[in-house]
Amino acid sequence: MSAPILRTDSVSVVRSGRALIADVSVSIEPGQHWVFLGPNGAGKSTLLGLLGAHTHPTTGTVEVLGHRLGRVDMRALRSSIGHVNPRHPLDYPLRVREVVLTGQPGTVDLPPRWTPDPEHLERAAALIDAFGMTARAEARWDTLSQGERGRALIARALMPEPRLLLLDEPATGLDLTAREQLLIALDQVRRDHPTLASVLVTHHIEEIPASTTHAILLRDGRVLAQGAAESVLSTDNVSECFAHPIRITRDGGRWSARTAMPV
Ligand SMILES: Nc1ncnc2c1ncn2[C@@H]1O[C@H](COP(=O)(O)OP(=O)(O)OP(=O)(O)O)[C@@H](O)[C@H]1O
Repeated sequence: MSAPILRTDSVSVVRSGRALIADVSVSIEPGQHWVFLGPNGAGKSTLLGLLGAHTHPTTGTVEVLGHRLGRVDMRALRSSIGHVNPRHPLDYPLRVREVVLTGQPGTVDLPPRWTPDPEHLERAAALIDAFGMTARAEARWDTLSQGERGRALIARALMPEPRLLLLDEPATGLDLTAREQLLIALDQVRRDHPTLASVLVTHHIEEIPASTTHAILLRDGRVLAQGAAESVLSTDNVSECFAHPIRITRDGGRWSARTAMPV
């Protein structure tokens, strides 16, 4: 079996005397696509912050791409991870092509003395095309719709050919069409990069891509269930996780949730 892309062992993050996540152990292999699902405040973003080498655990160990956090330059490690943050903090209006190119140096703006190689330009153009953005490649960031931004940010994250892609609520604020286009694009990325591993955080079951292989349900910082998505995302587990009677159905690979009405 190949080495895991990510591994946590009994990891906890404590802030102001409170455990934001407690005793989380997970191992993520190449080709696996995980969803972290749970209600507001469950600890999903805190866990993603550890996996993205943004924070250190209070107790337990985290290994990202074979490196133990605490023994490695976190900045260097972060440059090998594709991180999609829908609240991308872009200060001035770069064009789509430029935003995608910033994925190579891993910066928000284009670095002053950085010139992309021809292969970077070619790769950016191919990714822009793969996400259906060629007609908008020269459009300024502030003129893009939320959906266009979402797709451009995934293209940006894929620029350095990462082995790991982290997506923090990528469908937030998208209308139905934009959400569906984003999920289809994600399924395609996963097909095109069979050894890529990914983690997507959401609190909406309808935002889970069909290509998801594994799931963790989090509540109050603890793992309620983890493993193959098919069995973890069950009516009983999700109802317990959200403390509400929910019926889960799966159709065409996608999941949906509605309140379970008493019969
Ligand atoms: N630095 C901090 N100090 C204290 N509490 C914090 C800190 N950061 C986050 N929290 C709290 O930790 C809990 C978990 O937060 P986290 O953002 O990980 O949850 P989440 O599952 O991603 O929630 P959401 O779905 O609302 O984004 C929340 O109650 C949050 O208020």
